[in-house]
Amino acid sequence: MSSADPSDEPGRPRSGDAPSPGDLETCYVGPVRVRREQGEPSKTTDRRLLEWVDPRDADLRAERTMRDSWRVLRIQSEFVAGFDALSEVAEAVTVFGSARLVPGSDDFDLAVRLGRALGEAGYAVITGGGPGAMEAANRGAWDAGAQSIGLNIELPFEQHLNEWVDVGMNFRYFFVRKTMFVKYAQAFVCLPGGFGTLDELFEALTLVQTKKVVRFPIVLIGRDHWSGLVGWMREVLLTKGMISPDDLDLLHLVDEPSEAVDIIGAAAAGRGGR
Ligand SMILES: C/C(=C\CNc1ncnc2c1ncn2[C@@H]1O[C@H](COP(=O)(O)O)[C@@H](O)[C@H]1O)CO
Repeated sequence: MSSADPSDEPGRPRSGDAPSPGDLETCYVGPVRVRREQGEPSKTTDRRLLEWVDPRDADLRAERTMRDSWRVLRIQSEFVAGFDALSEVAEAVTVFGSARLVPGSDDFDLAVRLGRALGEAGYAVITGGGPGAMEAANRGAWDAGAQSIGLNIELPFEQHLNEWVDVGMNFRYFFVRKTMFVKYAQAFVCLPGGFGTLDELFEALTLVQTKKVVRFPIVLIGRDHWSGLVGWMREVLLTKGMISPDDLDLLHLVDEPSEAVDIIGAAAAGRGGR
């Protein structure tokens, strides 16, 4: 069999051996929906971009240069698609939180209530478009009749936009997606979450700390989850002089969705909005 034979590609169904649709997993390569066999290894676009190439190999270096030049066009087109899709969004709040929250849990319920409260206050809700807290917040926004936006990301395993999204996009590049989270929102609310949520929280914090975005409240909802981290910032980072006292004021710690809405409303009023 020659390597050009498409049946040589990993996981591709061979003739006479076609899997049923239910046996396949669904993922996205940017906007393209791909069905493939469960657990089939795949490389995301981000991984290809960041892949190490042995600098001692002149051929590999030359190939990388050529591919990276083309990549710039793909990155550009992703920005254009994102700007086009979101240009009509009015006032919006971006909500982050754990992809692993399960329906019926207290935190999932909190996320639904948050999405609903934001929606009822007139905000569109932007999430990562995935499961868990994202699905819950989108569902709350949907219930409130607000615009419910999901900005999904290509991952190496099965993922999909949750069913409560009415404007959705699938991004190839993390950094392009992150730009959209900030550019179209007036505030961030972080629900309980893990590494992904922390990454998004600290990205937002550094943007506000360095005044890349101004009057942009960052609300941490769920004192149980967040107070340990904020305490560590105060006791370690502040004590060592690695942050200033004002930096801690950038974070608002609350328990209830209504408190988050009040903080966001007050910041908008200070900006001259609402
Ligand atoms: C891990 C699982 C699904 C992954 N699917 C995701 N889809 C979209 N966005 C995601 C996904 N996972 C993480 N994110 C982003 O990070 C934040 C949550 O990360 P955490 O580590 O769970 O805290 C979230 O705000 C998204 O923007 C289900 O098994």
